[in-house]
Amino acid sequence: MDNFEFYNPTKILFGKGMIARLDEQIDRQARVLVLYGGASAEKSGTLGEVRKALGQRTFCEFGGIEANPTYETLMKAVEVARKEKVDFLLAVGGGSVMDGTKFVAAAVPYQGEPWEILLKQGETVQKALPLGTVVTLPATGSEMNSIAVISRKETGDKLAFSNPHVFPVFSILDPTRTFSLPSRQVANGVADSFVHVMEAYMTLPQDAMVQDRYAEGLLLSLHEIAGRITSAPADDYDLRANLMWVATQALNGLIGAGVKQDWATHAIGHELTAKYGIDHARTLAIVFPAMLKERREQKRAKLLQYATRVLGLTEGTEDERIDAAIARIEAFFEGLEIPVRLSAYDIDRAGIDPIIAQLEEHGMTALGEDQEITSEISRKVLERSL
Ligand SMILES: NC(=O)c1ccc[n+]([C@@H]2O[C@H](COP(=O)([O-])OP(=O)(O)OC[C@H]3O[C@@H](n4cnc5c(N)ncnc54)[C@H](O)[C@@H]3O)[C@@H](O)[C@H]2O)c1
Repeated sequence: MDNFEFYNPTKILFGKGMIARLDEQIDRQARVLVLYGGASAEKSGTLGEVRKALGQRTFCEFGGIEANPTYETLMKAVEVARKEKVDFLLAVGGGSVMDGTKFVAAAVPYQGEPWEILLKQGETVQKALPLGTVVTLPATGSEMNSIAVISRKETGDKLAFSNPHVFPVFSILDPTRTFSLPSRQVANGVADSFVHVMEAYMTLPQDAMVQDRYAEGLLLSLHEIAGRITSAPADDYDLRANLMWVATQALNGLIGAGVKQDWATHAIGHELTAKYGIDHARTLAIVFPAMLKERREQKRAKLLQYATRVLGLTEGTEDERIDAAIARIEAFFEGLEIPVRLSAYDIDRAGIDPIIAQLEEHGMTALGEDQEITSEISRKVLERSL
């Protein structure tokens, strides 16, 4: 196991009715900016519940943060936060609103042009406004990590940054607030969480027993959830609660501590979203199985471990078990009605070139657990997913 430092200061308030506890989490004197996305937060009643819980506090609102939040929109929120002299940010939404809020938190006190935060991957952030979240979509784990992914319309970039100053102070996870999600977003959440676990796990054996068993527990849970969620009623509280808690644990830093990780699927997926507008989770379903096919020798031992411990595959030769494991992963996505091929989005071989060009422009040419995934290998991965 590698040396590691683990730090996660986010307090979690989990369960039905927990939004009412907002009042105790934010200083009574704080000037709060509530950030949200589209109409869903209003329609579902979540915003109303938040406003009520904020009580007599001074707060203002900024709505309209889009899916794949853009720098252009978020800079307007930065202006509002500066003008209103707010000292606390409250995100109400999914990963896009939470990520956007993290960017605003870092950008408000930033000396210089805030896009630099993304270009330097968060290294130049010295401070940030404190923030909390009320989660409406279980998927990204943004509620309990220090990562944000921001797009820029003008340039077609989609870049990530990370900095400990943007960990949420608290996150409220009320599974009933996910009942209004369209089934497509629920499926996306399952797929995104699955790949988050996989990118920490599906590398090479490192004798990290706790990380491996913990990841396998999350994967087993996700397989079970995926098998039930498409036919379950939207208000199946326990199922939604399980999904919500898995999604948070999938990317809160624990399973990735002390082990080599492989975020190549995310790096390529971000470029697919930036170029073709495909939902984040759906890009992962295209890239991840193809990545396993291309890197099966490097990932051989872990593929076999997953096949045995998670899927219970014990029959056949090693290669047959690996083939079966990859086929089961494709079936996992397809069972969620998420395609695993670029052709489902009418993207052919010619559509791969701009993705490779973007990866090169963003310096994403040494990806994977051993930094061996060059842009040539990324091209082969995408060709396998045609
Ligand atoms: N910070 C991280 O660690 C991290 C990890 C993975 C992905 N991301 C990023 O997060 C973004 C995706 O976030 P996401 O998958 O949570 O989706 P999202 O936040 O983009 O939301 C998707 C859609 O669902 C709607 N929605 C949200 N909650 C709803 C509800 N309860 N009822 C009805 N509609 C609702 C939103 O309005 C939006 O239209 C991408 O930009 C991705 O790159 C961040």
